[in-house]
Amino acid sequence: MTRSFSAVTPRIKICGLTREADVDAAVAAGADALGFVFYAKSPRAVTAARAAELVRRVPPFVTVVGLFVNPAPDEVEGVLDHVPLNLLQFHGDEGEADCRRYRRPYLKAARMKAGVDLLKYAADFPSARGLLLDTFVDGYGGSGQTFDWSLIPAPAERDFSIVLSGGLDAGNVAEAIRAIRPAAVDVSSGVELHVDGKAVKGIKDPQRIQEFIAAVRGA
Ligand SMILES: O=C(O)c1ccccc1NCC(=O)[C@H](O)[C@H](O)COP(=O)(O)O
Repeated sequence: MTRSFSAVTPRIKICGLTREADVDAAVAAGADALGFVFYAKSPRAVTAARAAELVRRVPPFVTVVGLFVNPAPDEVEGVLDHVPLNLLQFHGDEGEADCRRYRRPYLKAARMKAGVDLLKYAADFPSARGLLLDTFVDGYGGSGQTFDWSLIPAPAERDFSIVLSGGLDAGNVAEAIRAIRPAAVDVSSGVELHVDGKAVKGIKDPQRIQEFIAAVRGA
């Protein structure tokens, strides 16, 4: 596990991209990482072929993250055959062996709710580049809901890097950064087009992306 790193200005991952315009908007706004969902039950899911088209627009030094939920090994291998992923993200019930078998850097998602022992969870994934802390929901993720940040150990108590996720947006991310001091933050719903107050999953809003990144940098 990567030693704990609490950034003054955390890195920024924009997740759930499905369109060229949104990839371009996230890159132009200064995102450090782009997430592509390879989980068929998600409205944000893309195929390997589609992801390969989108990833061709990503310049060097922007991390391309592939997200999986309890995948079969041939599913991940099939994506890796076509898409130049820099980092894998496992968001289901995978064990460490399931994650490290591809010999790629990976993040393990910890789905947060009362009673989750993060220090123990991190110890179960010593090969992970970090833990992505997300809200525990039935559909595994992408909920647009926050979780109780007090469940997260203080920086001095952590021996692992945190990507904070779950319901972040331009309105709460600065507070989250000050409270948690994560190495990175991750967002999907909070930078999507909203209609009648609800996120349109998979359709990003360039202005919300810019506002989110500005809020991170101003934290
Ligand atoms: O985004 C999804 O649709 C999704 C579906 C199933 C598992 C994980 C999923 N997303 C994982 C992510 O990394 C999201 O960015 C994260 O859950 C935060 O989403 P949000 O609360 O909408 O910002």
